[in-house]
Amino acid sequence: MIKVYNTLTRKYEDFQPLQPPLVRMYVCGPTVYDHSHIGHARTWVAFDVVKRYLRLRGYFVIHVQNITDIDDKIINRANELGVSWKEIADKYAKEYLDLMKEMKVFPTIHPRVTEHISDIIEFIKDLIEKGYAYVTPSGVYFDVDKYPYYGQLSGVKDKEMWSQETFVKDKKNPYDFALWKCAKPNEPWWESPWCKGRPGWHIECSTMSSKYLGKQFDIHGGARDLIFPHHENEIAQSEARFGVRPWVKYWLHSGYLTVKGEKMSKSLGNIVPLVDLLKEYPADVVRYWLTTAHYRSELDFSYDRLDQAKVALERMKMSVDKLRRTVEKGYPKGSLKDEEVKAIYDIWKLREEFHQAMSNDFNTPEAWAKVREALRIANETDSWEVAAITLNFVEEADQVFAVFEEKRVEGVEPFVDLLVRVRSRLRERKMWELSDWIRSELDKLGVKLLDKGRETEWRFAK
Ligand SMILES: Nc1ncnc2c1ncn2[C@@H]1O[C@H](COP(=O)(O)OP(=O)(O)OP(=O)(O)O)[C@@H](O)[C@H]1O
Ligand SMILES: [Zn+2]
Repeated sequence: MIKVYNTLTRKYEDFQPLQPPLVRMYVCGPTVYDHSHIGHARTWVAFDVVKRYLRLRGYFVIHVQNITDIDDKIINRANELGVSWKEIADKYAKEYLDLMKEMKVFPTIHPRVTEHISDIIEFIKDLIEKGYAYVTPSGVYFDVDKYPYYGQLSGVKDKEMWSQETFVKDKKNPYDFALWKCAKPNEPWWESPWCKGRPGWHIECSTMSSKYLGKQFDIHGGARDLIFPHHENEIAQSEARFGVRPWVKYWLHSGYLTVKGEKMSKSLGNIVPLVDLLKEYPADVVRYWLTTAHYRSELDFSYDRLDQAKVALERMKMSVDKLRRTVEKGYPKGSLKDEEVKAIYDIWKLREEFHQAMSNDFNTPEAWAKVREALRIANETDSWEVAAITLNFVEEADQVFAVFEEKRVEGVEPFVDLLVRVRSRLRERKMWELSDWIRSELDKLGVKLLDKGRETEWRFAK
């Protein structure tokens, strides 16, 4: 049984989707007014791992991740730069979509707010009809006092603490929030029954999630900065409109990616744009590094840590490629030595433990430890059977981690092998200059070498 930590109940719970084998998951995507940063990537990869693991366990996951392409932040940025809001939104939405592909994160659908304005208007109309929202000259607001369960997700029960959007003057209470904002001069607008304007931030997620996932669904994700007020407001609107409770069964929140202990965030000016980082580190190194921490814990960014991750992943890749070659070139022997039987049993146990770790609220650091240990065991023997079984396990784990994709250049391998053996002979004769030259020339061609004593392992890295 998979257990997940549910922010709503503050407990670990058995994961039982509403309509197995379907799992419906919504993740809050970016507001596209600036570069996506490594903090965003942390949250996307966290929920990608959740999806991939559920899929490995036989579920079919519908994953919706929105793009907020109209918002005050986008309008402000456009005004600062003297360009249209749409230019800004399109530019960063495209960047985000390209980066998601590079990071191997593939939501089922990426709905954009500006393509759902009429659905949002319907949602707000319904809330007004049901008495949960009121119209003012500056826009439409949600009447928090009408909804009895406000504060259930964040655990904040004190009304004093609910204040939000306090710059708005014509709200009934400081904790009411905007569903529809009337446009000020020079602001973008859409027609609505109330005024020419645009949607508030929270209503878009309630609208797009219910449109694609129904009135109730299984998982809602995002980083924990969104618990209050964004997710609290999403719950209030959706439970008010649909009359269901709980609207979402499991609320999962990822921890922050931090810089010197502070959340990486555009507003704090400490971001590392993902587009820049990926020029220096391949996406699989970034994925690996992000998954070496549990998704709910904080993870502090540093180039040193990424460098260490790069070295560690490179070593694992070497081992995996070696296993692939052993399996491909060799064959089963029909009988096993005692130590092989033991190694196979140990690896089978590690696979079990990998699943236990992943089933325990997606404990990726623990799961990685099992993979590394299996590779260590396999490295100590030339046994075909041990290699085959380890490879089986690693490839299963990689359905979650997605970092060990095999890269091959057909027909070239025997020649690379020959060059590597020539280099080994040069090293035996202590002809270091020439052997180093072969290494660096091969490196330029995308072949990475790893010397282990007298042996040299190699793999295609690009
Ligand atoms: N430092 C971070 N660590 C982990 N997740 C983050 C971080 N910053 C943002 N996220 C998550 O990324 C997703 C997209 O966020 P969004 O574009 O709303 O970010 P933002 O809060 O506007 O960014 P910023 O904080 O940089 O201004 C959300 O699910 C958000 O919770
Ligand atoms: Zn959202």
